[in-house]
Amino acid sequence: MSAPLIVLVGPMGSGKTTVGELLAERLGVAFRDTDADIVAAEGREISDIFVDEGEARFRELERTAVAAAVAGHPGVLALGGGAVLDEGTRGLLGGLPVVYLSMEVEEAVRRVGLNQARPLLAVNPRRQWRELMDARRHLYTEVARAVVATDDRTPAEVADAVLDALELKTETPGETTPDPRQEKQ
Ligand SMILES: Nc1ncnc2c1ncn2[C@@H]1O[C@H](COP(=O)(O)OP(=O)(O)O)[C@@H](O)[C@H]1O
Ligand SMILES: O=C(O)C1=C[C@@H](OP(=O)(O)O)[C@@H](O)[C@H](O)C1
Ligand SMILES: [Mg+2]
Repeated sequence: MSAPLIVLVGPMGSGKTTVGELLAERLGVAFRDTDADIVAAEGREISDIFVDEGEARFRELERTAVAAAVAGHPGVLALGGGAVLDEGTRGLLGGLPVVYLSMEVEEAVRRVGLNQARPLLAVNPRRQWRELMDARRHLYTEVARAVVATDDRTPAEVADAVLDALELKTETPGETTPDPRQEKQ
């Protein structure tokens, strides 16, 4: 099995899931999200896993999910925002086309502030988000081949920027790639 074509990392709300789905559609490949894989495997919501067994156990489940996906998913893969915290998970990302979707705090609070489905932002989203980014920013940068800013961009615009950053092309049906010899004439 081949490795993913694109792996998206970045903080909660940066659009990994939304943009990942769009990218998969554009490229005509499958989409996979490790959060969804964990929920399916455990039969429980992420917030319940955090409450029942704690964040450390969630990171173990996440490492297992990332290992399975990088080994057997030749499509677009979105990780959870905290996946990069785990050294073993970071090790699984070496050599892959990883893109860091970045954004500023005000945009993050607008998108996912006080969201109960994301237990790490449930109380004071602005302060918690800043603390998370202080601990994680360098890890996103470390694993990523490219950084794409998402502020003031629609998900479709972010998807375009990801394809540009990785120099991946999509073919619109009916559209043909111009012959470079003709362009020169
Ligand atoms: N570029 C964007 N502009 C505006 N809203 C966005 C953008 N990307 C994602 N969103 C919204 O932000 C929320 C979180 O998006 P999601 O894809 O779940 O992020 P992540 O998977 O990175 O946590 C969703 O409500 C989604 O519709
Ligand atoms: O940043 C984090 O630690 C988390 C991000 C979430 O995924 P998204 O980034 O897709 O929201 C999810 O994995 C869990 O709530 C923990
Ligand atoms: Mg997500």
